[in-house]
Amino acid sequence: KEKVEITKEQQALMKVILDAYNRHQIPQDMAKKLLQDQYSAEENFLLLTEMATSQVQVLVEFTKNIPGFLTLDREDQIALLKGSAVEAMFLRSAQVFSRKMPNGHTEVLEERIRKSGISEEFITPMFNFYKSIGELHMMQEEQALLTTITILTPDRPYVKDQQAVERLQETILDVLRKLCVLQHPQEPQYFARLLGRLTELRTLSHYHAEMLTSWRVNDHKFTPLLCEIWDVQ
Ligand SMILES: COc1ccc(-c2nc3ccccc3n2[C@H](C(=O)Nc2c(C)cccc2C)C2CCCCC2)c(OC)c1
Repeated sequence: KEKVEITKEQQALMKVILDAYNRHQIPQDMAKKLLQDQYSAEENFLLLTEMATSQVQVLVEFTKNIPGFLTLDREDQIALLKGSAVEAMFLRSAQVFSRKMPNGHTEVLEERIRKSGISEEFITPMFNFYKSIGELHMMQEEQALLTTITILTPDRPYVKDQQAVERLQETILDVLRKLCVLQHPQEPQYFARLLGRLTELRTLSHYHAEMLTSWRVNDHKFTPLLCEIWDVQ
C-alpha cells in the first residue's frame, strides 16, 4: 500500500489557495438575508444579479492567487475566467446551501429558493446538484481546490495554450487526490466522486442563461459584467 504524503510545497500551495479562497468570499450573509425575509421575484432577481456580479469580481481576485495563473497568456486567463464563472457561481451557491445551519433553516432556505422566481423546470436539477455536493461534506481545503480545478479547465472555449493550463490543473489535482486519500481513508472512491460533481456542475451550468431569462419577472436587466459572462442580452 503506497504511503500517500503531501509534500512541503503542496502544503504551501494549499495554504495559499485556501487563504485566497477564504479572503475572497462575498458576504455569506446572502443565506441569512434569504432566511430573514421573503422577497418578491423582482427583488430576488436583483439580488441574484448583484450576487453574481460581485462573485465574478471576487473570482478575478481569487484567480490572481492561483500559483502560475498569472504566468499564463493574458487572453487565456480571460478565457478561463469567462469559461468558469457560471460553474464557480453554482459551486459557491451549493456550498452556501450545504452549510451546517440550525434545525429547520435549510428547509426555509430551500423553500425561499424554490419560490424565488426561478422557473419550476430548473429547481430539481439545481437542488439535486446542491444535495450531491452537501452529501460529500467537503472540507474547506477541498472546496477551495475544487473551485481552482474548475477554473483551470483546459478545454474552455478560446484557450490557446491548453497544455500550460493542463500542467497547472494537474498540480492541483495531485494535491486534492492526496488530501482525499488522507482525509477519507475508508472511502477510496471519494476523489473520483468529487470530480464527478464537476461533470454535474457543467451540465447544470448549461441551463444558466435559460434560468435567468425565464425568471418570473417582466423585465430582465443585467449588469454589463454579467452580459459579458452570461450568454444573456
Ligand atoms: C442562475 O440561477 C441561479 C443561481 C444561483 C442560485 C442560488 N442558489 C443558492 C443557494 C443558497 C443560497 C443562495 C442561492 N442562490 C442565489 C444566490 O445569490 N447565489 C449566489 C450567487 C449568485 C453568487 C455567489 C453566492 C451565492 C450564494 C439566490 C439569489 C436570490 C434569490 C434566491 C437565490 C439560484 O437560486 C434560484 C439561481
